[in-house]
Amino acid sequence: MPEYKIAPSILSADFARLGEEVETVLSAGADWVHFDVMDNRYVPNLTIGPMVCQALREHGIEAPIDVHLMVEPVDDMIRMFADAGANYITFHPEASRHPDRSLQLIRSLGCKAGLALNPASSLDAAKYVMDKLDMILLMSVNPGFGGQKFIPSTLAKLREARRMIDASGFDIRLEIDGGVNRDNIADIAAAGADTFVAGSAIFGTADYAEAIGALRSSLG
Ligand SMILES: O=C(CO)[C@H](O)[C@H](O)COP(=O)(O)O
Repeated sequence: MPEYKIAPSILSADFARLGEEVETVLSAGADWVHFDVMDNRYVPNLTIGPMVCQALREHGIEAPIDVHLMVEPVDDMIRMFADAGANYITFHPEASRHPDRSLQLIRSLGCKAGLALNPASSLDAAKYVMDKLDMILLMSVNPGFGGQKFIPSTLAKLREARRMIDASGFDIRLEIDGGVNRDNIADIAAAGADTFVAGSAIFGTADYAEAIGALRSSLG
């Protein structure tokens, strides 16, 4: 069985109490913190930046921080998030003029490198950089907002991505982001995902431990 990771998206957390929210969700059994960065340019929304990532570290958060950059351009933000304590840094290839170079930059700063692909984007963007990837993130909603519905065609894309990863022989995580919940996570895992971002399915409930437990038990 793959080593599954559950990464709650703090996009759906209460930003007025962010440190406490992150502590609570980690004590409730989360593996990673998924950190959504939006710039009102690449996506039509604006969220949080490297200072907030650093503040979480200074607050004592030690869990892996999985930064999803929905910004363009990406290289300055990559440097700032590496300094701020990110572990994974993932960006959208069309937001970088030189995605191969941006992936190398992430690793050169000691972080794990990820490529994020929108629902309508082809897996081809990952094909020639598999050796520089630690993660492929498939968006199963259009980026910009939490609480959207999972796009079903992502299941076929996950299966294709899983075949690509296995054929490559590289150690690459396959992350799914958008509309993941206790009812669809088993199908998503069967299609090949091993890393699950969930925002509203966790932070939208009163009991994070129950919500994470339900996701994990659906994984079998
Ligand atoms: O990247 C995102 C949106 O761009 C969020 O991570 C994603 O939508 C998770 O939220 P939810 O689980 O509520 O769909």
